[in-house]
Amino acid sequence: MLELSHITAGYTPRAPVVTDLSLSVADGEAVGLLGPSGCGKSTLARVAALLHRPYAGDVRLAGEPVTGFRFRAPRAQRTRIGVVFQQPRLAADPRLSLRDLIAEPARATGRGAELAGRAAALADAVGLGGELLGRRPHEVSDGQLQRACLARALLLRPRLLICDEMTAMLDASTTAALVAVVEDYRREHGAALLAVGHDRVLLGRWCDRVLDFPAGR
Ligand SMILES: Nc1ncnc2c1ncn2[C@@H]1O[C@H](COP(=O)(O)OP(=O)(O)OP(=O)(O)O)[C@@H](O)[C@H]1O
Repeated sequence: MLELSHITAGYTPRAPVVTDLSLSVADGEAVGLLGPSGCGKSTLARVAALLHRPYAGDVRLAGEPVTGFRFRAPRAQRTRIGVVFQQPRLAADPRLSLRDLIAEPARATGRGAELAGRAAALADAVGLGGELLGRRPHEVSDGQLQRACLARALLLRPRLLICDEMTAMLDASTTAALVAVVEDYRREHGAALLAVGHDRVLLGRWCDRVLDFPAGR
């Protein structure tokens, strides 16, 4: 589903934070990527999500080479990937209600009406309902906002879900609830998962295999 080959990436070409790293996730497989803070996990996750252009290396999705990143990423490839970040407040438009936030990818692709029922079902699946859905990000907790971000990531039924420290800011019960939603989604749709984090126990429970981010590479 995802093949990263010899990726070198970062924020200045003279000192990349990821060097010559290769990793693959098979269709339907769950892979954990473990490493200490600052080692480059998020940078690699952003490359895999087509949000950050690497300096070198190739990315393939379902066997197809990725030809562009960020706004140049082909829509057909971008919509195959759902992403949830560590900090929901940086990933959520503060002007949108949670209801509109969840439906955002559908409206962006002109499928708002068609997917309204699916958006409502996902809101329910992540435990959001009633009056909460009318609130905006600053009126809800981090956990409630992250629930909405997960529902949004699943709306277009991605074949690959990338969770970058999705539960790092959350308490144990919200963590368990969101992990269960991802597991149910994967069971139902056979989607692959790349989960980035620093909690070996959680990743071990969640993933088919866990890779240690190679130090210095
Ligand atoms: N936008 C940026 N501009 C410059 N440097 C950055 C930027 N984002 C991250 N970095 C640096 O790149 C390195 C890797 O950061 P990254 O966020 O990928 O690490 P991480 O392993 O995900 O860390 P954490 O677990 O703390 O989220 C760090 O040294 C960080 O300071």
